[in-house]
Amino acid sequence: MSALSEAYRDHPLHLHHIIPLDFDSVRTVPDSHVWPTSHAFESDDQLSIPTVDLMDPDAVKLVGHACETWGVFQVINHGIPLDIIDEVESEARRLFSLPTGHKLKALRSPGGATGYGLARISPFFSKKMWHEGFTVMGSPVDHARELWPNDYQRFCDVMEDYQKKMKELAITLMHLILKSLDLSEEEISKVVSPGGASTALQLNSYPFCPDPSRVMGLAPHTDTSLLTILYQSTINGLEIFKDGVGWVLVSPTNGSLVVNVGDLLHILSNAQFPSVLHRVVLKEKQQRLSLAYFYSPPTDFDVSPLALNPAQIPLYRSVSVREYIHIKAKNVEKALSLIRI
Ligand SMILES: C=C1C[C@]23C[C@H]1CC[C@H]2[C@@]12CCC[C@@](C)(C(=O)O1)[C@H]2[C@@H]3C(=O)O
Ligand SMILES: O=C(O)CCC(=O)C(=O)O
Ligand SMILES: [Fe+2]
Repeated sequence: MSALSEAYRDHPLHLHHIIPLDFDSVRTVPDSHVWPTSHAFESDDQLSIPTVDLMDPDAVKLVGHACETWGVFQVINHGIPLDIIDEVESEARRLFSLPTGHKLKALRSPGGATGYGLARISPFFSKKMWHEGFTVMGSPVDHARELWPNDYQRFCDVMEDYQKKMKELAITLMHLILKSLDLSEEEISKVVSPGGASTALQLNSYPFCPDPSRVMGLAPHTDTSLLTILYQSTINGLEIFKDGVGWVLVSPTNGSLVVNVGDLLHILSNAQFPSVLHRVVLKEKQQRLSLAYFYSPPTDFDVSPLALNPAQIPLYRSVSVREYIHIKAKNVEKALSLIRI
């Protein structure tokens, strides 16, 4: 078991917060899944988040500016081969197309962090989300065997290869981001060391929905990570919240990846790079898929504001990754304010 799954084990979820609806059999949206605030599901579809070309000689500046002003940007020329992304997507599709009863064989256990189930934030909302997920930390072999006893190797190879590639990209991005904060190579290497990181891959499915405007795909949240690298296939749905503007749609563009600032980078940058609030709404009846890769320091790493000049005061106390996960497991919305000095 990875150290990250252990950190989540101390906060078991109840079964009804793990088991998704039997989406195959629903013809109408049950009351448990109707969100009352559908009038608020409006978004600005004209504005767009910045795009950063990783080959641009000015990438450090561009990435820093995007983190500061938006907390989220798209990357192009990221070096991840598109056929690998396609393979992961197709394996994710193979998994989510299994009948519900079959997917439940790989159900996340109440104290577990990996496998099939609802999003971890589910218990914090009175309505259920129109979502099913599959969480991978390292090798998915145990759950893959439960799903396909004689045919699990391909799934495992594809997921492990993708995580390896995502880790390299996450490290590259972290170097650019921390350089933009004027941290020295020595300081950067303490936060980003190739040997030590906590990572997770989340396959998300927003199944076919007979009445998309009344449901919520993924409720508003910030990610716990330093940064998250997201691939959204071809269907709209991801929205980010921008102060002074409101919800802004992030349309998928061919081959690009979405990078967003998580809470741990918010702390490390002393709120110079705020973690971005985001949600998924269903814009179409059709099933939507996404792949989210979360990158964080090792669970025993102490995160505290870095790169402060003498005039700045730290806004957050030092907190280990493990402790922050525990704080967030109890207070999903207030976690950052609870560690504010
Ligand atoms: C490494 C992570 C990051 C997790 C928990 C764990 C595995 C699954 C991730 C998500 C994925 C869906 C949104 C979120 C909010 C959730 O409910 O589960 C994420 C959460 C976090 O960023 O806190
Ligand atoms: O499906 C998406 O576009 C976003 C998923 C997400 O926010 C997450 O997995 O944390
Ligand atoms: Fe997220």
